[in-house]
Amino acid sequence: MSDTSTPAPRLLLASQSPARLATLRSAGVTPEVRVSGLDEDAVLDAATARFGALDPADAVLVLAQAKAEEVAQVLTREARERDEASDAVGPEESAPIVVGCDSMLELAGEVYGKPKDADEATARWRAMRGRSGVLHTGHWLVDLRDPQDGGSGATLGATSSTTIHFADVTDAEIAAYVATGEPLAVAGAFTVDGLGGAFVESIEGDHHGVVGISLPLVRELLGEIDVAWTDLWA
Ligand SMILES: Nc1nc2c(ncn2[C@@H]2O[C@H](COP(=O)(O)OP(=O)(O)OP(=O)(O)O)[C@@H](O)[C@H]2O)c(=O)[nH]1
Repeated sequence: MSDTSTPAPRLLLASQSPARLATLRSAGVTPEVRVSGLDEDAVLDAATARFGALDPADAVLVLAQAKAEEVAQVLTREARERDEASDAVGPEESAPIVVGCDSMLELAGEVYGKPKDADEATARWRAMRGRSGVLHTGHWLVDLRDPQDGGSGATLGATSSTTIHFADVTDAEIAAYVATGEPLAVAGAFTVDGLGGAFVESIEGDHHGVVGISLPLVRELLGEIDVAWTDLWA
């Protein structure tokens, strides 16, 4: 029986990804969405300057953390401005738990985000057909809840990594797939749940982590701050 005095936890998705939002909704969680205006290249450059070359699993975690923390800072500033502007002591809405994500494909020692154009998408598919890669998705949580609402003040994250076995597609299939435009909007130039699904022979690891957010990993991270996944269904 959950404690009825504590408001149900709220998740806020710090991502413009329609696939991440749809994945959470299909799992019974309807988060608010705030998009971070992050310069991902600048974040990676700063991290590389500080820590040296990053493994792909670390690079996506650095970016997920940066997105979540940037949105968390905006929310905190907005809450402070609301408090300062209003002397009315009303029922404060409980602050959310922010989740940020980032996905990249690792293939033959290279790391790929979204292709910059159709030519790059074509070249990538010619390189990856018949081969295997790893789709890494970084996840980062920032718990903004007040202590009286069970807030931990914690910030934590982890990466899910799923091996993707690509079909040996033909040049004609590549051309047709690139012409749909789908590969240009997604990390690794493929989807496992969309038009690209026919070109993924099998995967080893979490399916949703490929789509953009690993549900079991988010459940595990929430567990570390004493939040039950099912409390998000409220
Ligand atoms: N539907 C679907 N989307 C995928 C798949 N693989 C990658 N993506 C999407 O590709 C995008 C990866 O780019 P990111 O930089 O991580 O995220 P984004 O879309 O730019 O959004 P932000 O989180 O706001 O940065 C995400 O929107 C993922 O949901 C897939 O197999 N299926």
